[in-house]
Amino acid sequence: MIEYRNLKIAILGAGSVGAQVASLLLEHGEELANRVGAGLEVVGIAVRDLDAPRTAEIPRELLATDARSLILGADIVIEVMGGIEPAREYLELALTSGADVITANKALLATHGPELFAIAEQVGAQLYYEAAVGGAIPIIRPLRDSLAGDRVHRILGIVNGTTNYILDRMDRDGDTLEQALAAATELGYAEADPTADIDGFDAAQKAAILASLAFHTTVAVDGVHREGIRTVTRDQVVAAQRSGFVVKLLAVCERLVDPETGRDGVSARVHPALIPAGHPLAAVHGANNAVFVEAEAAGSLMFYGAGAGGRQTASAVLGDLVSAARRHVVGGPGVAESTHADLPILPISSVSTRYQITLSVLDRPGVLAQIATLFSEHGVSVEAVQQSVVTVGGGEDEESAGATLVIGTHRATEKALAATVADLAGSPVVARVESVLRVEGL
Ligand SMILES: NC(=O)C1=CN([C@@H]2O[C@H](COP(=O)(O)OP(=O)(O)OC[C@H]3O[C@@H](n4cnc5c(N)ncnc54)[C@H](OP(=O)(O)O)[C@@H]3O)[C@@H](O)[C@H]2O)C=CC1
Ligand SMILES: N[C@@H](CC=O)C(=O)O
Repeated sequence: MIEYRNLKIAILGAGSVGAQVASLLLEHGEELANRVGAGLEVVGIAVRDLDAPRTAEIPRELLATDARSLILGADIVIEVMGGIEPAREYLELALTSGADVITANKALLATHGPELFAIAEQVGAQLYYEAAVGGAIPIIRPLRDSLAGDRVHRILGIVNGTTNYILDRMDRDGDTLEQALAAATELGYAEADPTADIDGFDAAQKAAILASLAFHTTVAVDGVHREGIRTVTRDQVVAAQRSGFVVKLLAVCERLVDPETGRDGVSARVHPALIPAGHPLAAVHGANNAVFVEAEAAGSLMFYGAGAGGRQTASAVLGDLVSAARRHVVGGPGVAESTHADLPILPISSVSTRYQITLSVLDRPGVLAQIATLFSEHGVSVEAVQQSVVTVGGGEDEESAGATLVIGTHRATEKALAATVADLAGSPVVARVESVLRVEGL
């Protein structure tokens, strides 16, 4: 056996991810040491409760409650405890004490990323975060390194496993949102408080990280337009199927020209969207994630795999550990965040896309023409209309009560669409605007 010097590794957290990181590191220590050229010695694992149950066997003597002492004695700190504080404070302590840091904490990066990267740069330390987006999927390194010579135009991502699992159950098993959420919770995909998943907070944090990397700028989570899946109904999913679409919670990050100022900017948004059934993202089932990248020279690329799960996410954390440890052994420039483009974050009103609008209308002559006029008054071009007549009564007394219109538009701005929908809602021939969904991937 080759004798190496040891690098000291502190792990903060032994939950779903941390316990798997520790167990894989202890199990494969010798193999990883050979890959790195140094031993990887786990000096301790910080937890709150020494007696809490663990998902993997961890030697009891490695568990500790004094995170600060572990950090101060480490060459590399792995943060897998989650939350903002004290994780932020611990990472700052680790970086300023000269340790490299690996984190899976998208909530922390989406809110305090810029200040942590600035500290890392100041002290010459490294901050790695492959696990923060897409669990096991390699997406951070491809965006930061492999595509660094290209221009990314757009990213369409399914970046939340829980909501993808829920929408997939509604689509393929006929579940309601409530039934599918109960199943996701049972399987351990959803957070204890599923608001972060259902209302799109988790996906918005990931969108902020992806947009910052892809467009070499800083996108804070507050700059991401966010709508969750709480209002998606089984009826909408069935109607989408009939029109050849699937409903997905998408993170869309785009480089755009601001229609108001003519200047370049960036937009990041998270919302339910219709995807054509033949698009590669439509085939992402269960709790899987996928990130579809459109770049100028590379064309379209898709990164796909397990977006959550302790062991899967541990794979990405350990990949970062090997990179960080190699740099300790062989030196080198490390990685740097590039935010030179400094692009403005555009509001949702600047975005343009296609839409599908479902209306309940009165079944009267001339209704279609009145509605078409309303669209054209706002410069929104209608691509297709499907109509189904709803009747009441039966037999000879059967009378026509109304109709459902499903209207697909060509590309229009959010501003024009919002004005159209407001007028539709106030129109005497429209009984109700049933739903408005954006259509992506066409
Ligand atoms: N789970 C997943 O599939 C994925 C998770 N992530 C990210 O990874 C991180 C960890 O997630 P996960 O493993 O699911 O979280 P868990 O809630 O399962 O585990 C958190 C761990 O951190 C410990 N901890 C929390 N606060 C403190 C504290 N103040 N001091 C010391 N220890 C503390 C807990 O200790 P104790 O056990 O004693 O309570 C626990 O061991 C999060 O940032 C999450 O967003 C990223 C991708 C996927
Ligand atoms: N709750 C998250 C876990 C991983 O980030 C998800 O469902 O994707």
